[in-house]
Amino acid sequence: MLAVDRLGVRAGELDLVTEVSFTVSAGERVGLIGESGSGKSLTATALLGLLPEELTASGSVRVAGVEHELVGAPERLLTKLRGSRLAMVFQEPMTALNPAMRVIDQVAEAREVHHPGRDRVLVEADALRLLEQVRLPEVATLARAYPHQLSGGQRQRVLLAMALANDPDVLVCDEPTTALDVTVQAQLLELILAGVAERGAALLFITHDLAVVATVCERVLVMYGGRVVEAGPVREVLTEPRHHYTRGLLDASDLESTDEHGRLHAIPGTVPAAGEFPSGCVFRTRCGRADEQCADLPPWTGVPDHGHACWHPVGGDS
Ligand SMILES: Nc1ncnc2c1ncn2[C@@H]1O[C@H](COP(=O)(O)OP(=O)(O)OP(=O)(O)O)[C@@H](O)[C@H]1O
Repeated sequence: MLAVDRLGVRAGELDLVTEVSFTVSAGERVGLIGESGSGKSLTATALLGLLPEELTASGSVRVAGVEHELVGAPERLLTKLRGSRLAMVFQEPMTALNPAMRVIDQVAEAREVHHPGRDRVLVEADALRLLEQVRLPEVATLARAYPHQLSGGQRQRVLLAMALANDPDVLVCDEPTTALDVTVQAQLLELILAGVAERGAALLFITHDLAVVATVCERVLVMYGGRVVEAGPVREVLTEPRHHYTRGLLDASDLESTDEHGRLHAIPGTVPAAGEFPSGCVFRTRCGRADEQCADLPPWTGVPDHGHACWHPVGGDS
């Protein structure tokens, strides 16, 4: 679905991203991790042709079904593909949303750009349906609100609705949950997973949070100094890291930790193999829910000994 080959980003003579190559198939979820400044965001923005003017991209970015090479493509073509074939959710929704426009109008506009001539009443109905899909609470009221009247998590739901408005083939998320608290973060991750699963879209998920990667992704790429230094299935990379930088990332992470109830969550090596997952569930590395809330959850099969809070349903049929 997405094929990136020897992607480079330069500022004059300075290489910021060097020879980054990877593919993401339809329906696949790939994580991109690395320390601050390692080149994750530049890689993402280069994919969508959104680099600032002073930077230049080289190499190749192809999307299945699109005849043209995206690196160096004319802005006219990129504008057509952005939103329809490739879409992005950014970390800071306030900079991505228009503060002076009602939420529903922004979602409607995202839809209308790729459906010119569609009746405005239908476009608004589409926008409302999309906001319902991302479970914006009190949707009839909040759809008519301005971004500043929404919470951070609600704004991210709106951005997700806009990104999914035209059923993109590739969704790129750049730290979409970093600014959110753990419970809100978990809800948004579930919505992102459901959104890409319904559309069979490829997901590239950028984060510095290994727990999020373990929750969301099947494969992971590790960036360091503008290069991909390690890549492989999440289970393999998080349990048997080969690169010293990845080992350092793991040591510095909270993957081996106890939660506020003293229960052990998320020990690398105890992540079950794909076939051992309860149907419709993914491995949650941090629970973030209080005991009482966990007690309300159905008793999932495969619950580990130390508690029932490690398994939570994400989409699926559980
Ligand atoms: N417009 C620019 N001109 C020059 N250098 C830049 C520009 N934009 C980014 N850089 C540099 O490129 C490197 C990679 O930046 P990038 O934003 O991709 O990192 P990142 O891995 O996404 O970091 P973070 O996790 O903090 O967002 C950094 O050293 C950054 O300072």
